[in-house]
Amino acid sequence: MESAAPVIVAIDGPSGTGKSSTSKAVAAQLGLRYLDTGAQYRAITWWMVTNGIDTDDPQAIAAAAGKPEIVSGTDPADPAITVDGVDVSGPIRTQEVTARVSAVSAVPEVRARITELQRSIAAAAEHGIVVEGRDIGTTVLPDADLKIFLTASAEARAARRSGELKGADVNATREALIKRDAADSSRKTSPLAKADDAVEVDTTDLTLAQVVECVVTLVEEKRAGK
Ligand SMILES: Nc1ncnc2c1ncn2[C@@H]1O[C@H](COP(=O)(O)OP(=O)(O)O)[C@@H](O)[C@H]1O
Ligand SMILES: Nc1ccn([C@@H]2O[C@H](COP(=O)(O)OP(=O)(O)O)[C@@H](O)[C@H]2O)c(=O)n1
Repeated sequence: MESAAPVIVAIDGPSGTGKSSTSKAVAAQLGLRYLDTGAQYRAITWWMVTNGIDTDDPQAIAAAAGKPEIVSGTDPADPAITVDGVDVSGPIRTQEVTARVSAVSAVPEVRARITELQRSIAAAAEHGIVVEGRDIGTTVLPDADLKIFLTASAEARAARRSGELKGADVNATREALIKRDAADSSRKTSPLAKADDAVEVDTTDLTLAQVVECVVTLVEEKRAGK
């Protein structure tokens, strides 16, 4: 018999390892909600840039961290995100936001605010949720039922990302990814890290369908109490 208990799945890893695509597909297949926490950090960064806050000044970022109202949709088929009621799903993906997001997300006041938001969204998911990010298994939801840590070679990740950004140079994309990973992994507050009890999946030589199948199987095993 299928269990009705909500299931919480944490999927972490560096950029381009397949977190968003895997999480959305797993959530859709299993009837769970979905939360893209990177989009929330991008949204607060977009607000800082738009409002003229110096993103190289942690004190200025900390002072403004409570101002924007960020609302995340949790439908895996339509993961909306708004800031003060404005749909920012497009603007949060610009190169400018991507280049500044690590500095903004390293500020403890920003992390405290966004982490609280993430926990309340996860707690409200009746049937469960797939939450993807950098510190979900370690900090945000340390009691998650299943923790996955996705990895892939820098070459594979850069090829995937530059495939998305039309005309982007693979080498420049690779360097930018490596720089962002280093910043995210070395910050003091809640860095990008694999939780001790996370299952590591190297996606370099796997198709997206294979990764999804692997994670769905792991969730089903958890639900069956194995
Ligand atoms: N296993 C895979 N093999 C090939 N391409 C993949 C795989 N997983 C994801 N992708 C593609 O790589 C790109 C980045 O994936 P995404 O899910 O956004 O990664 P992340 O959320 O970790 O940054 C997307 O275009 C996606 O379709
Ligand atoms: N849980 C999270 C998720 C993202 N982030 C930050 O947000 C940035 C953007 O995350 P993302 O998931 O949108 O990045 P991509 O994988 O799409 O490149 C990361 O580089 C981190 O700086 C974080 O600090 N903690």
